[in-house]
Amino acid sequence: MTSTTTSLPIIDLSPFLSSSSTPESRLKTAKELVQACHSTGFVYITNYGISQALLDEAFSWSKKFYSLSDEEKSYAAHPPDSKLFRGWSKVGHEMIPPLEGEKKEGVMDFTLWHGHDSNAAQPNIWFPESILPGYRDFVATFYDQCWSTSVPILRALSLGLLNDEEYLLDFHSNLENELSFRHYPSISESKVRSGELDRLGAHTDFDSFTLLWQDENAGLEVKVSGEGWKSVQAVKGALLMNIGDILSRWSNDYLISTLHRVHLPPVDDNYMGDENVRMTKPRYSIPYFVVPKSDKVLEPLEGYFGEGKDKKYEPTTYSELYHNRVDGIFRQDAKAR
Ligand SMILES: O=C(O)CCC(=O)C(=O)O
Ligand SMILES: [Fe+2]
Repeated sequence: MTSTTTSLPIIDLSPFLSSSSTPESRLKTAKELVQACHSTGFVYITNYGISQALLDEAFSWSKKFYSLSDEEKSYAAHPPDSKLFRGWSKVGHEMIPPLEGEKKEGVMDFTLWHGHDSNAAQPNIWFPESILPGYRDFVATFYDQCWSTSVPILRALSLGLLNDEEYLLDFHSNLENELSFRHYPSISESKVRSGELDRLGAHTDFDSFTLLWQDENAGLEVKVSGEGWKSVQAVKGALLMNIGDILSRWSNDYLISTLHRVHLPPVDDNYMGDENVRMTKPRYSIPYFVVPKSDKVLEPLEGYFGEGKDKKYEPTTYSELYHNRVDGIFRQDAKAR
């Protein structure tokens, strides 16, 4: 059954980008953002400081990369024995570990991962400059821009949660976040409907929060409590932001890390081919995952436990949590479709 579309809260971030904003307007935005992250975990953000022209350029570089031959793309191939999110994963190389009740075989997903070039612990994998001159420079610029957008979001979350704009910011930096260019190739509608294949299996993100841009070929769905899977489409001028497991855990489950997947689009225009053998149109998306500094100790935030609320989680670090989580994502036995 095709899911219906859901409407998500829209937060105007401009008070956090303008130097002339008042403390009242910042607090109001911060409270609205935190409330949205508490109730739905997914929210649209407008006026966040990235131009449409830069986004168009990002999608255009992604399309240029995926138009290369497999041989050319392979220069940046994710090494089969690596657990780092770097390089290009061909179809079937990455799989979301099965979730109870949500398992789908044969997840289809092309991904190209990048981090910060100065992150020596997680080195980038670049193809030769001659293959796509200018690509590497663009990615560095765009990666920095994503961080520039994450800073006001961190400030807003921190102010809304703790009445302190700096607190969460101190736990994050530009060094360990991850940017990904994703390409979901055309796939048979009936095979997805029957459960034989899916595009990106149901999961929660494992970061503090994610920024996500998607093209017009819908497919993203979120699981809305009590309602089931609902489609979430791109809104021009807005980025989609969602809370990941880390901020959820950190806030003692006050903010929610919502289950989501990439499945079938609800819109006829997003398909091609004959009625009986309809195929989805190829889809592109760009997530940027904001993670805490790997060695900082994360303790449930003050005010979110006590007075009748249990402290549900022990102090830990992102690197400890991360190691358990990545097992099973990269497959050595990737099968082509
Ligand atoms: O491609 C999308 O729209 C969603 C991607 C996603 O959920 C992820 O990479 O974690
Ligand atoms: Fe995700």
